[in-house]
Amino acid sequence: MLSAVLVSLSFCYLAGLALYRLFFHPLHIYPGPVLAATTNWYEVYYNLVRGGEFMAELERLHKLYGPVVRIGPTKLHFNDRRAYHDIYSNGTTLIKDAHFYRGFLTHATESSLVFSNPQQSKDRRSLLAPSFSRQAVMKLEYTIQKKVDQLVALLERHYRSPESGVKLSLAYRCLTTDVITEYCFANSMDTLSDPNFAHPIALETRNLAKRVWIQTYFPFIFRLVASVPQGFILWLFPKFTTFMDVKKRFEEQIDNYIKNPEDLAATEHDTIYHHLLEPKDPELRPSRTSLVHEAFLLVAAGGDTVGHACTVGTYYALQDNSIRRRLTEELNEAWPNKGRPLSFIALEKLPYLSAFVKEAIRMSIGSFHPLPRIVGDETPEIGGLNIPPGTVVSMGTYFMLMNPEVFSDPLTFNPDRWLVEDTSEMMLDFVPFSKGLRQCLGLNLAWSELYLILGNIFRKLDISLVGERKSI
Ligand code: HEM
Repeated sequence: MLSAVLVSLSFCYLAGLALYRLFFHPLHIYPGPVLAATTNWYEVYYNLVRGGEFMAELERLHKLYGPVVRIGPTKLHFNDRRAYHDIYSNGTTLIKDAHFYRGFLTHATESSLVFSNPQQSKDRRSLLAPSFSRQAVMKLEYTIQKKVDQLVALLERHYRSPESGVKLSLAYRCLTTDVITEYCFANSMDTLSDPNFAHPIALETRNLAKRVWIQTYFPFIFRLVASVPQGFILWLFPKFTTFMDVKKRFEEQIDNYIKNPEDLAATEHDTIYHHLLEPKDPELRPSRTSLVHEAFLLVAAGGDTVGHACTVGTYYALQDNSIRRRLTEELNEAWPNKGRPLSFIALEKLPYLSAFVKEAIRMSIGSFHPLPRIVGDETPEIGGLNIPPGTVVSMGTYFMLMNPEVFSDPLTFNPDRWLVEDTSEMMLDFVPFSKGLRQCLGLNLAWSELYLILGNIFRKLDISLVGERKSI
């Protein structure tokens, strides 16, 4: 009897909630699917069950409903360049949606990318920024070059024939993981040394998409896992070994610097810990947990993104002979002696390589999922609309970088689009690194890596697509 009453009450509550959301909620005036207006499970379904297809669904919804679509009971998604600039230029009255970010990066909740409090973010950025300025990147350029040389040598030595083809997408991820760990911690993971570039970290980052939605929508599972004894977890899920090993590695290094700060003076070059552990204002010094989380975040943010952009650029250059020919001709002419390195500054001056790198970044869409922000009491208009406080708003970078009004024939990889006289309109909407106060902190490092990696690969190696699927 009691259970029947409870079931009826729950049903009445859910029906009432659905009716409220559909007809009385402040967002009821915005178009969108009925299901999305009544439940957040709409997005979960497309990402989790349909394997990350929410972005394709968003594209379909915008075609159907126009530039603003209600994609959840309290969520709006835009496909309007004005709205993008309004949302992401503003870092203080529109803050990051903590619920999404804390799930998306469960193992790095106390890191720069996840902080939603603007002051907390500003404080952390003030400590990290000196490590990622253009000047700092150029000072440590040799660390990137060293790793690129290692990859080029490995490819030359072991993968010269079609029979010994290699998955470059893995090789690039090993390279970028080694670069970021050397650059940030002066302690490279040396994943490049793994035979066939099959280091678990490279494999894991490529497979991350499968796991990331589970942790985003059900973060409690990972918190539960973290509270269970480690041995039991590893027995149950042996794949967690990589994560545990990396965590141990970060913890050991951080503990050592906390206990023996004088060891910082002995590192081969500046690391993030030189700035994080000795801030001018001691109040800003991160906790041990936050240091570990920041290390995880930097490796995740800096490894896969650059590795993916290199993969995309290489693939298109190998697919289209004219792109490849123009790239190599320019490189051969500007860089006659390939035995000596060519600096990032010199590579940056090459017009075709620059156009090619920009196009690789555009086509690789670094952050695929829309980055959600919460409207505050003082948020100005978004795309000309007054949006109620508390609404979660977003616009996927994809819609900016694939906007046919700005990038004609957007699905075609076309470096020539960047070689016209006036690129100012495209540059305004070229936002792979987002914009405003929460723009990518590592963009100088990313640019430098992309020029050095792609420049060296196409100057020094004669590679081609092999295998039936001609993939890399
Ligand atoms: C092609 C390469 C890259 C792309 C496309 C990219 C893209 C982005 C984007 C779109 C954001 C904003 C995320 C958000 O608003 O939630 C971001 C943030 C960030 N990125 Fe990158 N990124 C790249 C490389 C790197 C590298 C190499 C690093 C290395 C340090 C890095 C570190 C960060 C950090 C720390 C943030 C958080 C900034 C903040 O919230 O204050 N990224 N990145």
